[in-house]
Amino acid sequence: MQVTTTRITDVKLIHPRIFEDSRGFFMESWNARAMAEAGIAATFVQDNHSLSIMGTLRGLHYQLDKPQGKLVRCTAGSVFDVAVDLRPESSTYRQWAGETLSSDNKLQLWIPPGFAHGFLVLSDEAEVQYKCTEYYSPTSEQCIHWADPSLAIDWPLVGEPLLSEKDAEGLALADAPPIE
Ligand SMILES: Cc1cn([C@H]2C[C@H](O)[C@@H](COP(=O)(O)OP(=O)(O)O[C@H]3O[C@H](C)C(=O)[C@H](O)[C@H]3O)O2)c(=O)[nH]c1=O
Repeated sequence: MQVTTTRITDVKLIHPRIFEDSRGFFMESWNARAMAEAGIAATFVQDNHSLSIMGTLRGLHYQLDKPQGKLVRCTAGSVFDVAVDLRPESSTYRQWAGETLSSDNKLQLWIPPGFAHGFLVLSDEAEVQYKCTEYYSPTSEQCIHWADPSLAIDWPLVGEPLLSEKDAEGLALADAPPIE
């Protein structure tokens, strides 16, 4: 397993070791010891799994009172996965990092607590599975608008995305409470 940084130092791209043979492939999708050795010490309490059709954009979501760290991977299709730094002390506060995750590249994105998260589906369908360090806390959930001009995320988007009602009414970045 190799770990590289993204444009935001604490957001890591994980390159798992893939064992391919005539049957197909095998990979360890989570190994606490290997990740700790790579500097990612996380305890997960919840696994999430969503399926979305092409053009769906989920996000940019975060939880205020129980900030979640997330280990994200795409197990079918491909997505452009984005993390937004909401830690006021960070040198990359209110900046974003994005990576393409797919069932082909098998890359994983480690997004520590303190970030908003979202993704855009690039394939006909995409399944995204991610481990979370905190439980779902709907009462403290926040949503930042995906097209906020001060964020200016470079979504590889053609036309308009498919959004939930909640996501269509996301906050301006300037109004989004930071994660202290
Ligand atoms: C997130 C979540 C949702 N739900 C229920 C609540 C709703 O009835 C239904 C759909 O929820 P929502 O529309 O918020 O799902 P997403 O738009 O995929 O939200 C996620 O999108 C971005 C990408 C994230 O990183 C977050 O994990 C999460 O906010 O699942 C639960 O029961 N548990 C949960 O942890």
